[in-house]
Amino acid sequence: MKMATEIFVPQITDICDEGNICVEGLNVFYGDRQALKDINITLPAKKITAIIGPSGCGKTTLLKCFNRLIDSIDGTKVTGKVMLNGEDIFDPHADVIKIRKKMGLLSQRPYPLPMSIFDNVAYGPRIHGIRKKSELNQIVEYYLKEASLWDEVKDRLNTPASGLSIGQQQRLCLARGLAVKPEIILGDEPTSALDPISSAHIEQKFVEFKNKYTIVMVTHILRQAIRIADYIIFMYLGEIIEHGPAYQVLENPKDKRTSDYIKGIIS
Ligand SMILES: Nc1ncnc2c1ncn2[C@@H]1O[C@H](COP(=O)(O)OP(=O)(O)OP(=O)(O)O)[C@@H](O)[C@H]1O
Repeated sequence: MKMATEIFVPQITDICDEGNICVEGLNVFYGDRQALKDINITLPAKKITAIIGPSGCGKTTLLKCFNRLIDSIDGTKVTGKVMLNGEDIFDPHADVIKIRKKMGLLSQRPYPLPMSIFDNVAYGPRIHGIRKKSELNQIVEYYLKEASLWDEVKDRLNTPASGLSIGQQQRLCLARGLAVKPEIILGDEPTSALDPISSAHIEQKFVEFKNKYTIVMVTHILRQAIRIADYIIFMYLGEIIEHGPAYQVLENPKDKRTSDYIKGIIS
């Protein structure tokens, strides 16, 4: 189907020119407990960066800083900067809604909204003022196709999203996230609850998307990192121990803690 208006199709020019996420001296505390310690790193635009490391090392905390979901946890304190396109997203004057609009999030478990498949995808565009049914129809079709879900749901768009399988729900959440035209896709172990075929769908989508979006993904699945990541960050006890091109970190780690983790000694 040909799109009547180009505006809803993510064009390269829609996406930020620089797009790198630059983390400078970032510290996060949950109460007295420090979860991130002086994180300094640049995550490259339009690449897949995988964050790996043992349980509790701070991967999800780092991800939650990027969309400022960290703000919603009581008792947290954040110091340092996360720069995106010249703006510090932790600046007290930063527009949190605008920041979150730039970030699509895929969680471990899909959380479709309690509404129809159609309305899930139309939700964001409606909030941004799109009301015309014909326009919404095009948007919903476009993004369901982007998420490789259209063929499976086109005949039941008005049925509840809860009726989809978990793997389909995750792709629906992907379509919903894409429909607000993010610059960055954050994945917090986005395939951990999925069967192998559904996982492969998401991985394949991430690889296809990386020319359009900056993708940052927490994963415990080293094989997944090997398959799809361009860059890898290895964290341990709240610090970044090592980062770099995936092949370098995985095949030739410089730090013993990284190699022990890769060999399965630290888990
Ligand atoms: N809401 C919270 N309140 C207090 N401490 C927290 C909270 N969330 C996380 N932490 C602590 O912060 C540290 C980092 O947690 P985080 O969830 O970022 O680790 P992770 O590497 O993502 O772990 P996992 O791989 O198990 O998901 C851990 O010690 C954790 O117990």
